[in-house]
Amino acid sequence: MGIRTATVIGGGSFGTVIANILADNNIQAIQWLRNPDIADAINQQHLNPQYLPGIALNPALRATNDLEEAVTDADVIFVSVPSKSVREVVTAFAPFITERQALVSTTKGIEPDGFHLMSEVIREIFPNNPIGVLSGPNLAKEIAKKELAATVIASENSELRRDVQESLSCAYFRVYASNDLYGVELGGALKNIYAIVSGFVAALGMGENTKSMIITRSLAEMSRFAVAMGANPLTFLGLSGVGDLVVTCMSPLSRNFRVGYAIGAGKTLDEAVNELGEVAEGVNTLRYVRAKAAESGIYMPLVMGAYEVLFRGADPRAVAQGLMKGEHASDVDFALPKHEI
Ligand SMILES: NC(=O)C1=CN([C@@H]2O[C@H](COP(=O)(O)OP(=O)(O)OC[C@H]3O[C@@H](n4cnc5c(N)ncnc54)[C@H](O)[C@@H]3O)[C@@H](O)[C@H]2O)C=CC1
Ligand SMILES: O=C(CO)COP(=O)(O)O
Repeated sequence: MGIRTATVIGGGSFGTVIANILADNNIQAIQWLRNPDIADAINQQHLNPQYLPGIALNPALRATNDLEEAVTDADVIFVSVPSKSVREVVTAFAPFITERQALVSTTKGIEPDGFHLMSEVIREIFPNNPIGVLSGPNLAKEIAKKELAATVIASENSELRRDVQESLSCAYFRVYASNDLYGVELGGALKNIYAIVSGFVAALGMGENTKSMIITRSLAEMSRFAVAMGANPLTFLGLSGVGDLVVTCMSPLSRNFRVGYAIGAGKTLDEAVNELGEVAEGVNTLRYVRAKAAESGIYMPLVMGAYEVLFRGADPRAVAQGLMKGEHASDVDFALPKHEI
Protein backbone atom coordinates (compact mmCIF):
# COMPACT_ATOMS: atom_id res chain seq x y z
CA MET A 1 0.00 0.00 0.00
CA GLY A 2 2.57 2.61 1.11
CA ILE A 3 1.71 5.61 3.25
CA ARG A 4 1.23 8.95 1.50
CA THR A 5 -0.96 10.69 4.06
CA ALA A 6 -0.94 10.29 7.84
CA THR A 7 -2.76 11.86 10.75
CA VAL A 8 -1.68 12.08 14.35
CA ILE A 9 -4.44 12.44 16.93
CA GLY A 10 -3.15 14.40 19.93
CA GLY A 11 -1.16 17.57 20.45
CA GLY A 12 1.18 16.43 23.22
CA SER A 13 4.89 15.79 23.13
CA PHE A 14 4.85 12.33 21.58
CA GLY A 15 2.16 13.05 19.01
CA THR A 16 4.09 16.12 17.88
CA VAL A 17 7.34 14.16 17.55
CA ILE A 18 5.69 11.46 15.43
CA ALA A 19 3.89 14.00 13.23
CA ASN A 20 7.16 15.85 12.71
CA ILE A 21 9.07 12.71 11.66
CA LEU A 22 6.29 11.90 9.17
CA ALA A 23 6.55 15.40 7.69
CA ASP A 24 10.36 15.12 7.56
CA ASN A 25 9.87 11.89 5.58
CA ASN A 26 7.74 13.71 3.01
CA ILE A 27 4.49 12.11 4.16
CA GLN A 28 1.57 14.52 4.02
CA ALA A 29 1.12 14.86 7.79
CA ILE A 30 -1.78 16.36 9.71
CA GLN A 31 -1.93 16.71 13.48
CA TRP A 32 -5.29 16.98 15.19
CA LEU A 33 -5.44 18.72 18.55
CA ARG A 34 -7.98 20.53 20.68
CA ASN A 35 -6.14 23.71 21.54
CA PRO A 36 -6.53 26.30 18.71
CA ASP A 37 -3.59 28.38 19.96
CA ILE A 38 -1.23 25.42 19.68
CA ALA A 39 -2.64 24.58 16.23
CA ASP A 40 -1.93 28.19 15.15
CA ALA A 41 1.59 28.02 16.59
CA ILE A 42 2.30 24.79 14.68
CA ASN A 43 0.89 26.19 11.43
CA GLN A 44 2.41 29.67 11.61
CA GLN A 45 5.55 29.47 13.76
CA HIS A 46 6.21 25.73 13.31
CA LEU A 47 6.48 25.31 17.08
CA ASN A 48 4.55 23.48 19.83
CA PRO A 49 5.44 25.91 22.62
CA GLN A 50 3.55 24.05 25.36
CA TYR A 51 4.89 20.53 24.88
CA LEU A 52 8.14 20.90 22.88
CA PRO A 53 9.39 24.44 23.53
CA GLY A 54 12.30 25.52 21.34
CA ILE A 55 11.98 22.64 18.85
CA ALA A 56 11.66 23.76 15.21
CA LEU A 57 9.00 21.66 13.50
CA ASN A 58 8.83 20.88 9.80
CA PRO A 59 6.91 23.72 8.06
CA ALA A 60 5.02 21.10 6.02
CA LEU A 61 3.32 19.74 9.17
CA ARG A 62 -0.25 21.03 9.33
CA ALA A 63 -2.36 21.17 12.50
CA THR A 64 -6.15 21.35 12.69
CA ASN A 65 -8.95 21.33 15.28
CA ASP A 66 -11.33 19.72 12.79
CA LEU A 67 -11.52 15.99 13.46
CA GLU A 68 -13.37 15.06 10.27
CA GLU A 69 -10.93 16.98 8.08
CA ALA A 70 -8.01 15.45 9.99
CA VAL A 71 -8.87 11.79 9.53
CA THR A 72 -10.68 11.69 6.19
CA ASP A 73 -8.42 10.09 3.57
CA ALA A 74 -5.47 9.47 5.93
CA ASP A 75 -3.74 6.18 5.05
CA VAL A 76 -2.80 5.71 8.69
CA ILE A 77 -3.97 7.36 11.90
CA PHE A 78 -1.65 7.43 14.91
CA VAL A 79 -3.61 7.73 18.17
CA SER A 80 -1.53 9.64 20.70
CA VAL A 81 -3.81 10.93 23.45
CA PRO A 82 -3.68 9.75 27.08
CA SER A 83 -5.39 6.42 27.71
CA LYS A 84 -8.33 7.91 29.60
CA SER A 85 -9.31 9.81 26.43
CA VAL A 86 -8.66 7.16 23.76
CA ARG A 87 -12.16 5.64 23.66
CA GLU A 88 -13.84 9.07 23.57
CA VAL A 89 -11.63 10.46 20.81
CA VAL A 90 -11.61 7.32 18.66
CA THR A 91 -15.40 7.05 18.94
CA ALA A 92 -15.69 10.68 17.84
CA PHE A 93 -13.80 10.14 14.59
CA ALA A 94 -15.22 6.66 13.83
CA PRO A 95 -17.99 7.95 11.51
CA PHE A 96 -15.37 9.39 9.12
CA ILE A 97 -13.24 6.23 8.73
CA THR A 98 -13.34 3.52 6.07
CA GLU A 99 -12.05 -0.03 6.46
CA ARG A 100 -8.90 0.56 4.38
CA GLN A 101 -7.50 3.09 6.90
CA ALA A 102 -4.99 1.76 9.42
CA LEU A 103 -4.87 2.78 13.09
CA VAL A 104 -1.75 2.72 15.25
CA SER A 105 -1.83 3.39 18.99
CA THR A 106 1.14 5.04 20.69
CA THR A 107 -0.67 5.24 24.04
CA LYS A 108 0.84 3.37 26.98
CA GLY A 109 -2.08 2.80 29.32
CA ILE A 110 -4.95 0.53 30.33
CA GLU A 111 -8.74 0.98 30.35
CA PRO A 112 -9.94 -0.23 33.75
CA ASP A 113 -13.29 -1.73 32.66
CA GLY A 114 -12.30 -5.15 31.35
CA PHE A 115 -8.57 -4.34 31.69
CA HIS A 116 -8.28 -3.44 28.00
CA LEU A 117 -5.15 -2.22 26.27
CA MET A 118 -5.62 0.63 23.81
CA SER A 119 -5.40 -1.51 20.66
CA GLU A 120 -8.23 -3.62 22.11
CA VAL A 121 -10.35 -0.50 22.56
CA ILE A 122 -9.56 0.54 18.98
CA ARG A 123 -10.27 -2.99 17.68
CA GLU A 124 -13.69 -2.92 19.37
CA ILE A 125 -14.58 0.27 17.49
CA PHE A 126 -12.89 -0.72 14.19
CA PRO A 127 -13.22 -4.54 13.95
CA ASN A 128 -12.08 -4.72 10.31
CA ASN A 129 -9.29 -2.14 10.02
CA PRO A 130 -5.54 -2.88 10.12
CA ILE A 131 -4.37 -2.10 13.69
CA GLY A 132 -0.92 -1.67 15.20
CA VAL A 133 0.93 -0.46 18.27
CA LEU A 134 4.05 1.71 18.34
CA SER A 135 6.04 1.35 21.55
CA GLY A 136 9.64 1.48 22.72
CA PRO A 137 12.20 3.54 24.66
CA ASN A 138 11.03 6.82 23.17
CA LEU A 139 11.34 9.83 25.44
CA ALA A 140 9.71 12.43 23.19
CA LYS A 141 11.97 15.27 24.25
CA GLU A 142 15.10 13.37 23.18
CA ILE A 143 13.66 12.30 19.83
CA ALA A 144 12.59 15.91 19.23
CA LYS A 145 16.29 16.82 19.48
CA LYS A 146 17.09 14.10 16.96
CA GLU A 147 19.00 11.95 19.47
CA LEU A 148 19.27 8.41 18.05
CA ALA A 149 16.41 6.15 19.14
CA ALA A 150 14.55 2.99 18.16
CA THR A 151 11.00 1.76 18.51
CA VAL A 152 8.78 -1.22 17.67
CA ILE A 153 5.78 -1.42 15.36
CA ALA A 154 3.68 -4.40 16.39
CA SER A 155 0.86 -5.68 14.24
CA GLU A 156 -0.51 -8.92 12.89
CA ASN A 157 -0.73 -7.15 9.53
CA SER A 158 2.65 -7.40 7.76
CA GLU A 159 1.77 -4.67 5.26
CA LEU A 160 1.06 -2.23 8.08
CA ARG A 161 4.34 -3.17 9.80
CA ARG A 162 6.30 -2.48 6.62
CA ASP A 163 4.42 0.75 5.90
CA VAL A 164 5.09 2.12 9.38
CA GLN A 165 8.75 1.09 9.20
CA GLU A 166 9.06 2.96 5.91
CA SER A 167 7.15 6.05 6.96
CA LEU A 168 8.88 6.61 10.34
CA SER A 169 12.45 5.37 9.78
CA CYS A 170 14.99 8.14 9.39
CA ALA A 171 18.59 9.00 10.28
CA TYR A 172 17.79 9.23 14.00
CA PHE A 173 14.80 6.87 14.38
CA ARG A 174 14.91 3.13 13.66
CA VAL A 175 11.72 1.04 13.62
CA TYR A 176 11.81 -2.68 14.44
CA ALA A 177 8.90 -5.05 13.71
CA SER A 178 6.98 -7.43 15.94
CA ASN A 179 3.87 -9.53 15.45
CA ASP A 180 3.19 -9.68 19.23
CA LEU A 181 0.84 -6.75 19.54
CA TYR A 182 -0.37 -7.66 23.04
CA GLY A 183 3.14 -8.24 24.47
CA VAL A 184 4.55 -5.03 23.02
CA GLU A 185 1.63 -3.00 24.30
CA LEU A 186 1.55 -4.61 27.75
CA GLY A 187 5.27 -3.93 28.27
CA GLY A 188 4.79 -0.24 27.43
CA ALA A 189 1.96 0.10 29.94
CA LEU A 190 3.54 -1.87 32.80
CA LYS A 191 6.97 -0.22 32.78
CA ASN A 192 5.43 3.10 33.85
CA ILE A 193 4.71 1.61 37.29
CA TYR A 194 8.36 0.71 37.79
CA ALA A 195 9.52 4.12 36.59
CA ILE A 196 7.56 5.56 39.53
CA VAL A 197 9.27 3.08 41.88
CA SER A 198 12.67 4.06 40.43
CA GLY A 199 11.78 7.69 41.11
CA PHE A 200 11.31 6.85 44.82
CA VAL A 201 14.69 5.09 44.84
CA ALA A 202 16.46 8.06 43.25
CA ALA A 203 14.83 10.57 45.62
CA LEU A 204 15.90 8.51 48.61
CA GLY A 205 19.52 8.64 47.37
CA MET A 206 19.79 4.85 47.20
CA GLY A 207 22.83 3.20 45.53
CA GLU A 208 23.49 1.91 42.03
CA ASN A 209 23.13 -1.73 43.17
CA THR A 210 19.69 -0.84 44.49
CA LYS A 211 18.68 0.75 41.16
CA SER A 212 19.88 -2.30 39.24
CA MET A 213 18.02 -4.64 41.62
CA ILE A 214 14.80 -2.66 41.18
CA ILE A 215 14.99 -2.62 37.36
CA THR A 216 15.79 -6.34 37.15
CA ARG A 217 13.15 -7.40 39.66
CA SER A 218 10.69 -5.13 37.83
CA LEU A 219 11.33 -7.13 34.67
CA ALA A 220 10.77 -10.38 36.59
CA GLU A 221 7.48 -9.02 37.97
CA MET A 222 6.29 -7.70 34.59
CA SER A 223 7.09 -11.05 32.97
CA ARG A 224 5.23 -12.96 35.67
CA PHE A 225 2.19 -10.77 35.10
CA ALA A 226 2.51 -11.16 31.31
CA VAL A 227 2.55 -14.96 31.56
CA ALA A 228 -0.50 -14.90 33.82
CA MET A 229 -2.27 -12.75 31.23
CA GLY A 230 -1.39 -15.20 28.45
CA ALA A 231 1.30 -13.01 26.84
CA ASN A 232 4.68 -14.15 25.51
CA PRO A 233 7.33 -13.00 28.03
CA LEU A 234 10.08 -13.25 25.38
CA THR A 235 8.73 -10.04 23.86
CA PHE A 236 9.78 -8.31 27.10
CA LEU A 237 13.42 -8.94 26.14
CA GLY A 238 13.07 -6.45 23.27
CA LEU A 239 12.95 -2.68 22.97
CA SER A 240 9.33 -2.41 24.08
CA GLY A 241 10.09 -4.38 27.28
CA VAL A 242 13.61 -4.13 28.69
CA GLY A 243 14.39 -1.14 26.45
CA ASP A 244 11.50 1.00 27.63
CA LEU A 245 11.81 -0.20 31.25
CA VAL A 246 15.47 0.85 31.41
CA VAL A 247 14.99 4.30 29.91
CA THR A 248 11.97 5.24 31.98
CA CYS A 249 13.52 3.91 35.21
CA MET A 250 16.73 5.88 34.62
CA SER A 251 15.73 9.20 33.13
CA PRO A 252 14.41 12.31 34.87
CA LEU A 253 12.83 13.11 31.47
CA SER A 254 10.28 10.37 32.24
CA ARG A 255 7.13 11.89 33.71
CA ASN A 256 6.43 8.70 35.66
CA PHE A 257 9.93 8.76 37.16
CA ARG A 258 9.38 12.41 38.09
CA VAL A 259 6.10 11.64 39.88
CA GLY A 260 7.90 8.93 41.89
CA TYR A 261 10.81 11.25 42.61
CA ALA A 262 8.53 14.02 43.87
CA ILE A 263 6.69 11.62 46.19
CA GLY A 264 9.99 10.15 47.40
CA ALA A 265 11.05 13.72 48.19
CA GLY A 266 7.96 14.21 50.38
CA LYS A 267 5.30 15.64 48.04
CA THR A 268 1.76 14.28 47.96
CA LEU A 269 0.47 12.46 44.87
CA ASP A 270 -1.75 15.43 43.98
CA GLU A 271 1.14 17.85 44.28
CA ALA A 272 3.38 15.62 42.17
CA VAL A 273 0.80 15.18 39.39
CA ASN A 274 -0.25 18.84 39.34
CA GLU A 275 3.35 20.07 39.13
CA LEU A 276 3.98 17.78 36.18
CA GLY A 277 1.20 19.22 33.98
CA GLU A 278 1.57 16.28 31.54
CA VAL A 279 0.25 12.74 31.64
CA ALA A 280 1.91 10.14 33.91
CA GLU A 281 0.05 6.99 32.88
CA GLY A 282 1.70 4.85 35.56
CA VAL A 283 -0.42 6.34 38.37
CA ASN A 284 -3.65 4.83 37.05
CA THR A 285 -1.91 1.75 35.62
CA LEU A 286 -0.65 0.98 39.12
CA ARG A 287 -4.22 1.01 40.48
CA TYR A 288 -5.55 -1.25 37.74
CA VAL A 289 -2.64 -3.71 37.81
CA ARG A 290 -2.74 -3.94 41.59
CA ALA A 291 -6.44 -4.81 41.43
CA LYS A 292 -5.85 -7.37 38.66
CA ALA A 293 -2.93 -8.97 40.52
CA ALA A 294 -4.96 -9.20 43.73
CA GLU A 295 -7.96 -10.68 41.89
CA SER A 296 -5.85 -13.21 39.97
CA GLY A 297 -3.39 -14.10 42.75
CA ILE A 298 -0.28 -12.86 40.87
CA TYR A 299 2.74 -12.23 43.10
CA MET A 300 3.74 -8.58 42.51
CA PRO A 301 5.51 -7.21 45.60
CA LEU A 302 6.80 -4.04 43.87
CA VAL A 303 3.30 -3.17 42.65
CA MET A 304 1.83 -3.78 46.11
CA GLY A 305 4.56 -1.68 47.78
CA ALA A 306 4.24 1.16 45.28
CA TYR A 307 0.46 1.21 45.82
CA GLU A 308 0.95 1.60 49.59
CA VAL A 309 3.26 4.58 49.01
CA LEU A 310 1.19 6.32 46.33
CA PHE A 311 -2.32 5.77 47.62
CA ARG A 312 -1.97 5.03 51.33
CA GLY A 313 0.82 7.41 52.30
CA ALA A 314 3.30 4.68 53.36
CA ASP A 315 6.95 5.69 53.81
CA PRO A 316 8.87 4.50 50.69
CA ARG A 317 12.04 3.66 52.64
CA ALA A 318 10.10 1.51 55.11
CA VAL A 319 8.31 -0.23 52.21
CA ALA A 320 11.67 -0.92 50.49
CA GLN A 321 13.10 -2.37 53.69
CA GLY A 322 10.01 -4.54 54.11
CA LEU A 323 10.48 -5.92 50.58
CA MET A 324 14.01 -7.10 51.49
CA LYS A 325 12.43 -9.45 54.04
CA GLY A 326 10.12 -11.19 51.54
CA GLU A 327 10.13 -14.97 51.29
CA HIS A 328 13.14 -16.54 49.52
CA ALA A 329 12.61 -16.36 45.77
CA SER A 330 14.06 -17.57 42.46
CA ASP A 331 16.15 -15.19 40.31
CA VAL A 332 14.55 -16.26 37.02
CA ASP A 333 11.18 -17.98 37.55
CA PHE A 334 11.27 -19.55 34.08
CA ALA A 335 14.61 -21.27 34.79
CA LEU A 336 13.98 -22.22 38.44
CA PRO A 337 10.25 -22.34 39.27
CA LYS A 338 9.22 -21.25 42.76
CA HIS A 339 8.25 -24.76 43.90
CA GLU A 340 11.78 -26.06 43.09
CA ILE A 341 13.72 -23.52 45.20
N1 LIG B 1 6.01 11.72 25.81
C1 LIG B 1 6.65 10.60 25.62
O1 LIG B 1 7.89 10.57 25.77
C2 LIG B 1 5.93 9.38 25.18
C3 LIG B 1 4.58 9.23 25.43
N2 LIG B 1 3.95 8.09 25.04
C4 LIG B 1 2.55 7.88 25.33
O2 LIG B 1 1.78 8.69 24.45
C5 LIG B 1 0.55 9.06 25.08
C6 LIG B 1 0.39 10.55 24.97
O3 LIG B 1 1.47 11.08 25.65
P1 LIG B 1 2.09 12.52 25.47
O4 LIG B 1 1.99 13.02 24.09
O5 LIG B 1 3.43 12.46 26.06
O6 LIG B 1 1.11 13.31 26.44
P2 LIG B 1 1.07 14.82 26.83
O7 LIG B 1 0.70 14.92 28.24
O8 LIG B 1 2.34 15.49 26.34
O9 LIG B 1 -0.10 15.35 25.89
C7 LIG B 1 -1.36 14.78 25.84
C8 LIG B 1 -2.15 15.48 24.75
O10 LIG B 1 -3.42 14.86 24.63
C9 LIG B 1 -4.41 15.87 24.66
N3 LIG B 1 -5.68 15.32 25.16
C10 LIG B 1 -5.94 14.82 26.36
N4 LIG B 1 -7.24 14.43 26.43
C11 LIG B 1 -7.79 14.72 25.21
C12 LIG B 1 -9.08 14.59 24.66
N5 LIG B 1 -10.09 14.07 25.36
N6 LIG B 1 -9.27 15.03 23.40
C13 LIG B 1 -8.27 15.54 22.69
N7 LIG B 1 -7.01 15.70 23.15
C14 LIG B 1 -6.79 15.29 24.41
C15 LIG B 1 -3.84 16.94 25.54
O11 LIG B 1 -4.48 18.18 25.32
C16 LIG B 1 -2.38 16.94 25.06
O12 LIG B 1 -2.26 17.69 23.88
C17 LIG B 1 0.64 8.56 26.53
O13 LIG B 1 -0.07 7.36 26.67
C18 LIG B 1 2.13 8.29 26.73
O14 LIG B 1 2.35 7.23 27.65
C19 LIG B 1 4.59 7.13 24.35
C20 LIG B 1 5.93 7.25 24.06
C21 LIG B 1 6.70 8.36 24.51
O1 LIG C 1 7.05 6.04 27.42
C1 LIG C 1 7.92 6.86 27.51
C2 LIG C 1 9.28 6.63 27.01
O2 LIG C 1 9.36 5.50 26.22
C3 LIG C 1 7.65 8.15 28.18
O3 LIG C 1 7.65 7.92 29.54
P1 LIG C 1 6.88 8.91 30.51
O4 LIG C 1 5.44 8.85 30.12
O5 LIG C 1 7.19 8.40 31.89
O6 LIG C 1 7.47 10.27 30.26
